[in-house]
Amino acid sequence: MDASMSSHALSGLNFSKSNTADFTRDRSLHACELPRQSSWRSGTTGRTFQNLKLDTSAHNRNLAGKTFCSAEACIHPLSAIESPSHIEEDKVGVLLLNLGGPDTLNDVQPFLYNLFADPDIIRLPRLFRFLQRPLARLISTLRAPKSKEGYASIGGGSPLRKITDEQADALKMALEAKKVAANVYVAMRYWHPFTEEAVQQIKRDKIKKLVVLPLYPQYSISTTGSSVRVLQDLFREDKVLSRLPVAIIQSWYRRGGYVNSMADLIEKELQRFGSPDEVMIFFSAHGVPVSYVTDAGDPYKDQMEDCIYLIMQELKARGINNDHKLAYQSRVGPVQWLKPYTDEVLVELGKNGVKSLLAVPVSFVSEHIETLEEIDMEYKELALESGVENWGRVPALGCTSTFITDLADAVIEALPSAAAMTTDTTVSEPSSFKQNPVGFAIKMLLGSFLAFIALLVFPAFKNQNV
Ligand SMILES: C=CC1=C(C)c2cc3[nH]c(cc4nc(cc5[nH]c(cc1n2)c(C)c5CCC(=O)O)C(CCC(=O)O)=C4C)c(C)c3C=C
Ligand SMILES: [Fe+2]
Repeated sequence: MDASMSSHALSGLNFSKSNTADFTRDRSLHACELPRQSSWRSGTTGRTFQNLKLDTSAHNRNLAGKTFCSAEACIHPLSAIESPSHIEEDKVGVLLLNLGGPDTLNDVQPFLYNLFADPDIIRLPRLFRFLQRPLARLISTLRAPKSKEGYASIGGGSPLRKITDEQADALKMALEAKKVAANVYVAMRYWHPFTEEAVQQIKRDKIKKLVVLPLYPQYSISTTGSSVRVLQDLFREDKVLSRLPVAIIQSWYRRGGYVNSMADLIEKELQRFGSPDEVMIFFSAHGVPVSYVTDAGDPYKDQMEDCIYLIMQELKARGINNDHKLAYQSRVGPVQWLKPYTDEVLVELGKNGVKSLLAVPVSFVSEHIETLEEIDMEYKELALESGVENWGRVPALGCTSTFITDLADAVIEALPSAAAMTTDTTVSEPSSFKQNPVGFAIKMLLGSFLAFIALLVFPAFKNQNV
């Protein structure tokens, strides 16, 4: 059993944190390998939602090895270890968070609009927030033709919804096999079924305990962070939901089930090469702008490096000692993204005489446009042009049974930390439009104009690949 999961409880105004694991790189320093004492279970800490960013930077410190995890943040999920067949009496819901993707080519522009309108994707200074939507409209319109080409080349839409639904069904069955009857819901951030739709269904189904499970192994402000922020807003505004006990699993890349499943896939794909030992294992992760890490404390980069370390350790334990490399793909816009960039590294490796390469997508657990188009088509072509002769790619985990079974364990382990709700209610902030419709219209007009100027200055949004 690997307790490699951190979960947060979401409750009305209070953000009670019960973090089941923070680790250093050295497995022997596993923070939760501690005496089996109930005192390790944290109580409600009374943190506010705004503290989410502080919580994630705590992850950072832990990964840097300076602290493991604070007593208030650690929970040792012994109850789950000692009673794996724990029977849940309450009506349980599991909410899978994912990005979402356009179902058809007509959906591409509105999908992109939703994505760029997210303040966790384009992070504007507070003073310029009024530009968010006009900018999103402009960037999505300029980007849509290129994006559509990409989606057209993979069959006319994103496979994400179908795969996520299949994962939801598989998870429900895996939970049933472990004697936990649960409804599993899907909440997409930028396309159907939207988070709002899933949350309404949870309410209609009168769910009594909810576990939120992002389908991102590593935490980023731009993925899990953004989805959780939307959830928090929806819960805060609703009397029933604000009382619902919720546990949020923040990241789970350290779980044995995930690490082993990834190692299994890599081991299998290596066997397809003529000389498996000579293959470079090339991890390609979706990038984020550097400022997310340096300014906003996004733990994504640290978690990604830690994740690769763990997978390589597992491979070494199996006698697989191939060289490996991590690079970041899919950058968008004029700012600096995490380096090294996948396209640049591929050219360099080819020039340096690497002949066999196995690409491993590592930031996502289903096939999507960036595996099917960017890696399988663009990067493969670039690598072959640069001198690589043998190319392979590890499939995304999808519904791999060891992986789904482990996710079911993660859910069961998180259940006891679902927090009791507070009875506090807040008056949600009225939107600018409701407050002052004339001022809002002027801002939108001015915003559109400034966004247009910005796009003239930063044409990179139009030209660069995602
Ligand atoms: C861990 C995964 C992801 C991170 C981190 C992430 C950050 C991020 N993404 C963009 C911009 C775009 N992403 C797009 C698609 C897309 N992104 C992810 C995952 C992460 N994004 C996935 C799985 C997908 C594919 C969805 C699908 O339909 O299959 C797109 C659209 C694609 C296009 O061709 O235009 C954009 C744009 C930013 C700016 C960002 C961090 C700030
Ligand atoms: Fe993305």
